[in-house]
Amino acid sequence: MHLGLRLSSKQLRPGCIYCSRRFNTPSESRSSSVKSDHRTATSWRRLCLSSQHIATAAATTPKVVTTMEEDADVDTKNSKFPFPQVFLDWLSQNGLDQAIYDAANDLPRYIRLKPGREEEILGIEDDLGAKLSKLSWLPGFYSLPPEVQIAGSKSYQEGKIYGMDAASGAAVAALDISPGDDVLDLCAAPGAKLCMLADLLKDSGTLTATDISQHRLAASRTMLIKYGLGTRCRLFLADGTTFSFLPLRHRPKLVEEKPTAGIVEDMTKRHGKHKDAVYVDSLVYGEWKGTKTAREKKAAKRLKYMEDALDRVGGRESELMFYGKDSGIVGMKVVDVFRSSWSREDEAAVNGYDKVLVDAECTHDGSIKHISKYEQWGWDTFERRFFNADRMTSITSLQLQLLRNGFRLLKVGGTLIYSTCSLTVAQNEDVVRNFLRIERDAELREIEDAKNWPCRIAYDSDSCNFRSAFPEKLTSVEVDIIGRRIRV
Ligand SMILES: C[S@@+](CC[C@H](N)C(=O)[O-])C[C@H]1O[C@@H](n2cnc3c(N)ncnc32)[C@H](O)[C@@H]1O
Repeated sequence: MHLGLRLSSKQLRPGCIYCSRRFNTPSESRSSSVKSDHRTATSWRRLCLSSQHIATAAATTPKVVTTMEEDADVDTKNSKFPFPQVFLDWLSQNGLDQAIYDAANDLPRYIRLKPGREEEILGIEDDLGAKLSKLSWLPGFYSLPPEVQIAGSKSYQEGKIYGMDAASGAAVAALDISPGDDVLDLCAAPGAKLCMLADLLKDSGTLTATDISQHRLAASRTMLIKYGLGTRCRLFLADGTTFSFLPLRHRPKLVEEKPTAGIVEDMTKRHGKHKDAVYVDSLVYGEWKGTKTAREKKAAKRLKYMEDALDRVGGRESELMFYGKDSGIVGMKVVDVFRSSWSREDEAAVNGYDKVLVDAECTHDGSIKHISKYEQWGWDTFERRFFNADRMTSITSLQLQLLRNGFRLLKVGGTLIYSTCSLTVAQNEDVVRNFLRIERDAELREIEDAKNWPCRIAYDSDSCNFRSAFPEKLTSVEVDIIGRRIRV
């Protein structure tokens, strides 16, 4: 049955996470009949949000317009995987069907072709031993049969293809990158989306990325180098909830060439007199080099000391792990680079990023193939990693903080996409709802490109979900939820 709905935001009641159905009471939303309706939804849901100044937000609050097919009831089935009970309980509490993971081995693989390699498709097919099927709705992406191994192939090793899921690609496509954009990727590692962003920007704009995990961010750096990207990129080992560096080219003009006595004094006061403190006003970034001579290592150590010290003065922990030759860093004094983080809050509205991607840390329950791999790695390991009690209790608040900080760094007129690879309402719709309640100048916006995506979309005033119409084609290693917001 097709369902056409048009609701104003005032009429909204809690809604089903998979379809446009609205519930009369919270208990109805938890009822087993509702859950079983959607048991096989290996779906892909995306949140779309945008922001506007509050004055225009009132006039443009989106109405719900959905056209959806209702799902047939599906019998409940146990998964073929011997999941830990704690995971089964958690799935059930979140209205998710354990059987969705059974499809893991049947799901297609996806690759993204390095732009400019289109002529080499036949050779790549030969190398992979499989035919590539072009995705009509996502430029540069191809699907492959599930059994094809990508990582060991020559095409992958030579940087002609990326192993990247279509859902991840859609999250980036939704950002609608334009040449010259200043882009921030707030949870960037290991860097699949980062590379796509760099490919889309080509030789224009700037790309800034952060992640809190050093080894994962190092993997992103390796990827950028492998694929010959990153000349305009800066990678910061940083906490995305507090990161505050604006794009470099919009850095406010420095009034002083040298650090103020106050900064040096503050450093020595906090960290004791350090023999390298004198370098604070003389250290300048040269070209970034992966390997260093002993002399360069010594200089790098001093540089690291300075960065740490300067950053602590600014009250934030972050480290510059990589910068490209056209990122604006080369030739800058350390102190000046780090001073750019001490801008006034309202500067971001004018000099912030055009596009922000918040691909937030999550429970990864939507990474169907990934979860199935614990069959080899061990379900004990899965339980330990997945159900770390601290992580489970703090994840949604971390997501909200990441989203809020991403928004803080977005300029007026910019766009933000929020995505996760979780299927739960708590980590997606609820995070966005909470965010919209706090950020009064934020508003959901439709993702134009998504009209052509093979999924069904429900927009309402405080969230939107995307559901794959063709799960067998789309169900993916990663299930993303996207938020877009625009300040105008
Ligand atoms: C879903 S993964 C990102 C995947 C990545 N966007 C890609 O396409 O390859 C989430 C990332 O968030 C990072 N993370 C977790 N907490 C963070 C924080 N407070 N600040 C920044 N990054 C964080 C994790 O280290 C992890 O790499």
